[in-house]
Amino acid sequence: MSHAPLTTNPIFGRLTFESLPFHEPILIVTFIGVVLGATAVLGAITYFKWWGMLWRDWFTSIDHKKIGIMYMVLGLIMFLRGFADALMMRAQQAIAFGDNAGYLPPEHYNQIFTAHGVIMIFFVAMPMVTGLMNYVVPLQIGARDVSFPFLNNFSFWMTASGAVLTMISLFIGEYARTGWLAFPPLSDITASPGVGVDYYIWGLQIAGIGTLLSGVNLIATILKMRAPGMRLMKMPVFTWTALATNVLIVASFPVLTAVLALLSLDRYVGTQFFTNTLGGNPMMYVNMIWIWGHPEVYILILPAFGVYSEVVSTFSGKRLFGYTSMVYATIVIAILAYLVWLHHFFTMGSGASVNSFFGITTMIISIPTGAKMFNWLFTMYRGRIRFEPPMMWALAFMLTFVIGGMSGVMLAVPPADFVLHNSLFLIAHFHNVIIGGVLFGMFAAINYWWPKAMGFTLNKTWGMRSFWLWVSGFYFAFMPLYVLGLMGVTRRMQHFNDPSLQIWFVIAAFGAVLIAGGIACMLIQFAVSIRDRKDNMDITGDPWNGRTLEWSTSSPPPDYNFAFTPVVHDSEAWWDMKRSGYERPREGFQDIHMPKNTAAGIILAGISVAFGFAMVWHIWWLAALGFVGMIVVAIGHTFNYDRDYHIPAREVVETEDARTSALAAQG
Ligand code: HEA
Ligand code: HEM
Ligand SMILES: [Cu+2]
Repeated sequence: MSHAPLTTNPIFGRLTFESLPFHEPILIVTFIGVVLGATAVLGAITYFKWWGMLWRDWFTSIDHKKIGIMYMVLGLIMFLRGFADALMMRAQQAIAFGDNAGYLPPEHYNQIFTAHGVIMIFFVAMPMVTGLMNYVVPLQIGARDVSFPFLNNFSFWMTASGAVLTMISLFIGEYARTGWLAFPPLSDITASPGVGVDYYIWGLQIAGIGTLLSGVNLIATILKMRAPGMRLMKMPVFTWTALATNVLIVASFPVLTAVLALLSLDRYVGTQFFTNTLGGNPMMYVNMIWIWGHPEVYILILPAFGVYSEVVSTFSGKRLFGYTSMVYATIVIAILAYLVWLHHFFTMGSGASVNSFFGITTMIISIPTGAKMFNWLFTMYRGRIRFEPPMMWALAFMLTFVIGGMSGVMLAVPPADFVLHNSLFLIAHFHNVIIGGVLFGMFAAINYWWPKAMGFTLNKTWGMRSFWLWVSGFYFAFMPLYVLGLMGVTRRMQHFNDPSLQIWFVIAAFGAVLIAGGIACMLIQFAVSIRDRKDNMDITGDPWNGRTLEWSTSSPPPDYNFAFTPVVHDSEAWWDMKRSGYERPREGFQDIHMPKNTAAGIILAGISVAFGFAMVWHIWWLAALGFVGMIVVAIGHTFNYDRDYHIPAREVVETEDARTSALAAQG
């Protein structure tokens, strides 16, 4: 891990024995841990003979439900990695005062915060949000799958490939030390000659293809596959937020792709897009990355808002207050997401009028967001509230997010931002909205839709333990950062001189330990619920007395989701059906036309990992081979005409009859 330019050879490019971290004890221990863990998992899969099942039923599956679950699993696994990074940072900052240099040298520490930020945003929050939309949207709109099922599988594997490439950087070479947005000139080839920034670029480019294609897919699905009668203004609110988010994805990810492509040209072929010396301009990078980066944070929060809307109305036993205003607030937030990006660099000298424009547009976002808050409150007002785990997460969100949103509004005031920019106040702001908004939303969603996906409910006791540890841990971990930020402490520090600050960092570290406890309880919650699944089966398919269509089918839903396409009359279609005495059809079933699994997606993604790795290390022959390989496989796949099959009516009858008798046995 030296700063000298790497030498290259024709076969291995820049890759040498030196690239392996033999001199880094922390990495060696981690490596041994990962190898042992992986051996245990792979051994267990082999022992139980699960490989065939995993390959046939999961990896090659084009079923949106399975793909959605795989995204969630990817997000949860990567969360453990991202959180391990967070613990390391919290430990370092709690001890590195005065003479104590801590245990992480600066070049290592810088990689950790960069990897933490990138992993949490791209490989935790994005997969979870995408996975959730994948799982829920087709069921909510009464569809059998997404518009392009194969593309969906391909998108997932591309996202996973990006994560794999990023994980490889932990053990072969290094990761970027630039911060999660890799601004030049720090990320250009002179300041960062190593492979770290290249891992960053190719990990994000590969994952970005997946995200973009999945955005196209979900937009097409929502626009074209809705059940008859479901006009746009009768769509469930979660589906609305999913639509807005995917429009944001399709409109912003190409900008990320472009800016990273330009950075690659600067690094690989010596163009000067982002250098001052040779006619380029680093501010172009800063503008472009935030034109993607700001909408990105609303890409994450909007579906979480959708989750809260579903959860609050279900657990209050009431129709969502202000459906129409909820929809318009979503649309307005999505539009405003494009008019505020400059608030991330008020301090870069655009002048007072430009700063005022962007400051004011930013503050205006509080209005639709506040409208949503009040709608949720009015939904709860005089409701019969059930304090189940999903609702608890929603309540914690409402309290926490208001604080994070308010600190955002403070940052939106340019003169205040001149003081607070790049301070720990900013770090506190965004963890406050991301954890209190996005993560709590995902946890509400997992507790809410788990019974639908798995066929049994989650254990409540462990869920509540996890909840209380997480929420209190969050406040301990991040409230001190507001204080430190107001005292002027900046972000990305590896060491401090002023001993009076230490106590706040110790409190923050304590908070992270509480969060670790919350995570542990959540994992135990999953394990205990799986162990006791026979006792908490969800036979009805509607364990919460739900309101939208996904609760009308069985848990888990059959491959075809709905034996008959439902007909919709209300934005709460299932509630409406229950109220008007709906009877499940028992006969008249027909063959159902379904898409067929294919391995093309995982093969393409596997090759893309090799391609990305080769580009990082300048192994040109492998890069060329990988590139040609991807094109050959993609074209080859177009000759695969064996893409669909029919579930015979007889099988549908069997499945539906089984459900009828299960329901009868229960009721
Ligand atoms: C999910 C993620 C998320 C969300 C939802 C938000 C939401 C908001 N953000 Fe935040 N933000 C980030 C993630 C997010 N942000 C990240 C990751 C960064 C930094 C990245 C980096 O530099 O590394 C950042 C940085 C950031 C900055 C740049 C600061 C700087 O670099 O110096 C600013 C400045 O304006 C800002 C403002 C806001 C505002 C005004 C909102 C608003 O949307 C909040 C609106 C909500 C409310 C206000 C609360 C509810 C409303 C009411 C109860 C109604 C009444 C309220 C009023 C009338 C005020 N954010
Ligand atoms: C779960 C508990 C978490 C803890 C304890 C934690 C802790 C931290 C710490 C200590 C930093 C470095 C702050 C500094 O610059 O001094 C950081 C940065 C960051 N975190 Fe987290 N974090 C957590 C969760 C998350 C989540 C869920 C996300 C996003 C989904 C996230 C996104 C980021 C980003 C983008 C950065 C900035 C990285 C950079 O400076 O380049 N974090 N976090
Ligand atoms: Cu922003």
